[in-house]
Amino acid sequence: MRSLPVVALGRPELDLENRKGIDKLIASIAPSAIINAAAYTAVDQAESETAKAFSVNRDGAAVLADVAWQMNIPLIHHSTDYVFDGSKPDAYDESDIPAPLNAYGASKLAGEAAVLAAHPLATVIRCSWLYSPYGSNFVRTMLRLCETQQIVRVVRDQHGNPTCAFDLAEAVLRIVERSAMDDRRATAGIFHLAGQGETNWHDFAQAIFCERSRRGARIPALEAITTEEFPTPARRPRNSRLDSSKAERVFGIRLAPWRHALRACLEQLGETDAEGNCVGRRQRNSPLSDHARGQQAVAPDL
Ligand SMILES: NC(=O)C1=CN([C@@H]2O[C@H](COP(=O)(O)OP(=O)(O)OC[C@H]3O[C@@H](n4cnc5c(N)ncnc54)[C@H](OP(=O)(O)O)[C@@H]3O)[C@@H](O)[C@H]2O)C=CC1
Ligand SMILES: Cc1cn([C@H]2C[C@H](O)[C@@H](COP(=O)(O)OP(=O)(O)O[C@H]3O[C@@H](C)C(=O)[C@@H](O)[C@H]3O)O2)c(=O)[nH]c1=O
Repeated sequence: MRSLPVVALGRPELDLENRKGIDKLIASIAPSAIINAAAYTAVDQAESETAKAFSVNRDGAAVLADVAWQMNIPLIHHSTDYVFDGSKPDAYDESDIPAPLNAYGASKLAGEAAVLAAHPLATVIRCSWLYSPYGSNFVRTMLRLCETQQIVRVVRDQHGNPTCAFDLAEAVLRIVERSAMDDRRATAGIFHLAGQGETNWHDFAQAIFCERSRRGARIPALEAITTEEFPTPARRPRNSRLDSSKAERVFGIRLAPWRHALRACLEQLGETDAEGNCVGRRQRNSPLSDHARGQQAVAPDL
């Protein structure tokens, strides 16, 4: 893939809750495409900060979509597997009816609708169980618990597809290229895109621990528990597996099997400093450095 110049915007210069001036900021950059990876993602906290979750995930996303539409800029918007209630026995495809169990999922679902209403040619990517060497995510939580706990208890009755943020970022840049070249109606709408293969949170934790132990580091005991044994403010779907075959059909994109991606991520993590800043080779050469930090990335020159 060729390298794309990326402008990463985030707070305070672009605040999805302080929406005045977003149009001028985007106009000053004049990007060829906008990727909105900004969101309120604190799943449990969203139960008590629901208005804020909707303000960022629905209203802020809609304003960005409106600006992009007014300026005729392709938009890739990120959404989540948590729009589903988990009652389907199989993987969810794009024709399945969402029914979120929690406020975060509801705010993201409302965001999808608001984005597509404001920008009918937007591409909405529903992903799941994202992790990377950065920020707050399940992989980093498990590695932190390895340092401090003798025993870690993790739910085994919630199923999904772990997705490495690097893989997703590369796929999104391919989609950006396609939406700049193709009939944009073909790339508009909702697409599921997640790591290949399925697991549950317990087995995901086990795989993380195995990778750590392979490197000779200490690991705690791991206990499988039920959702009821790990009460949280937000309900989570028992099944949020995503069927990514539409993205494969339309874009020719298939993400790596989740175990392979996890190993690559943990190798990368070994190359980060104490603050989680990446000093590894892949990151230094990557065109995705700012995007991978989870901010809105704007690619000005396709
Ligand atoms: N994490 C996951 O497992 C999954 C995430 N997704 C979706 O993928 C996208 C990226 O998620 P992820 O990288 O995990 O999220 P993070 O929470 O790691 O990052 C979200 C980013 O959004 C920024 N942000 C939050 N509020 C605002 C605001 N008001 N204005 C501007 N920027 C803001 C944050 O900025 P700051 O650093 O200033 O707080 C942060 O940089 C989101 O749309 C999320 O819903 C989908 C499926 C799974
Ligand atoms: C830390 C921990 C979590 N769990 C459970 C709680 C929960 O059911 C599951 C995952 O916990 P987390 O809070 O890390 O993950 P969670 O915030 O639910 O992750 C979600 O984030 C949002 C943004 C998404 O869009 C989703 O795709 C999904 O990745 O693991 C344990 O059983 N034991 C533990 O020690």
